[in-house]
Amino acid sequence: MEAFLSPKDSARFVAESSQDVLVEEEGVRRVAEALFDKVSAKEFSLAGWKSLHELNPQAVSDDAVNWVFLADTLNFSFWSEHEDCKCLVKYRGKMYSGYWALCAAINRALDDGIPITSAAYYATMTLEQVRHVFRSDTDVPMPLIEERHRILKETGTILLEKFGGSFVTCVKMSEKSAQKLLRIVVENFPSYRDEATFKGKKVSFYKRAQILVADTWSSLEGKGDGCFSDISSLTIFADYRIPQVLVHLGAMRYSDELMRKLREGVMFHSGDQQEVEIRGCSIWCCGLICDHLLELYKRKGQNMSERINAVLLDYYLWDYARDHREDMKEIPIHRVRCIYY
Ligand SMILES: Nc1nc2c(c(CN[C@H]3C=C[C@H](O)[C@@H]3O)cn2[C@@H]2O[C@H](COP(=O)(O)O)[C@@H](O)[C@H]2O)c(=O)[nH]1
Repeated sequence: MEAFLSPKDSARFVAESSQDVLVEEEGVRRVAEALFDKVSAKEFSLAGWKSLHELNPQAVSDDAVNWVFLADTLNFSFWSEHEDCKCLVKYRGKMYSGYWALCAAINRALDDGIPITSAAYYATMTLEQVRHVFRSDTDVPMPLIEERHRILKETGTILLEKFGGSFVTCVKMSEKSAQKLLRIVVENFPSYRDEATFKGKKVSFYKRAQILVADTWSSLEGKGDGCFSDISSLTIFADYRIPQVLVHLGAMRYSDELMRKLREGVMFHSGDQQEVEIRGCSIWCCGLICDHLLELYKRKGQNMSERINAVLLDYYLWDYARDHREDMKEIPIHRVRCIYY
């Protein structure tokens, strides 16, 4: 059977033949120049994963790795039809939305004594228990709750049967290779197979699998089993926020026809040509931004390959998108209901 192109090769192939999404070389250069002084900031650092995000586990531990595995197994489709009518989770006096609502619900459950990060528990949860753990504090539930229940059962059962119930086993099997861990995840956990066919070729983006490797790296602070020698081989994670911020910053552009559909709130399906173009061009665009950033430092005699990679660029841009919602409201996200991002 023909293998899937890697996310990087998929992105190159999509960007080369994309019709409705364009990577703007001049915009890429401008973004890289604008980020030049940000590289040394905590927002662009591995340490920022903990220091900037109170809901992320702060310890270096097996529990933290299994927390990451649960969070990234459910890390998809938080967008709501109406911005003012969405799932919110209140945790320790603060309201959280989107991805952070998921994390708040996980921590709320743990505080309530529910072992939600244990595969032995989530592999056998009833739908009602899943609804309770991930309940919203508004009357808008978290999207795709039935799918989340199915995926918890599937993923927990596999983790128990093949890996002793802990994602730490997978991390150790990867022998400090990000690509090997990515392969272990995609080969063993079906819900992570974020793949499509584009113009006759099998392409992959592996958004949740790649962010799982990245978050594991961050949670382990890039040390010990998490000292991935090839962490720079990962791409950014093609979700629905990164494309929005790239268009907002002028590094990427949509055709008039695509922009009209996005503004109308047209629902896309995972694997549609325009959806694949948005995701593939986002990955390719960010790869070019990384390359240009590295080049700018190289011209100053500095090798920044340890401080600049797609993971840290992604984290920076995603957090930037979260903090600049209002400025970006003219750029619609692309709407897909799926389990991949
Ligand atoms: N590319 C990229 N996509 C990311 C993340 C994260 C969370 N990662 C955090 C954890 C550690 C890091 O420090 C990050 O702060 C979630 N998502 C995706 O966004 C969407 C949710 O958006 P909203 O509805 O606004 O919450 C949804 O597709 C979700 O899968 C990321 O980092 N990069």
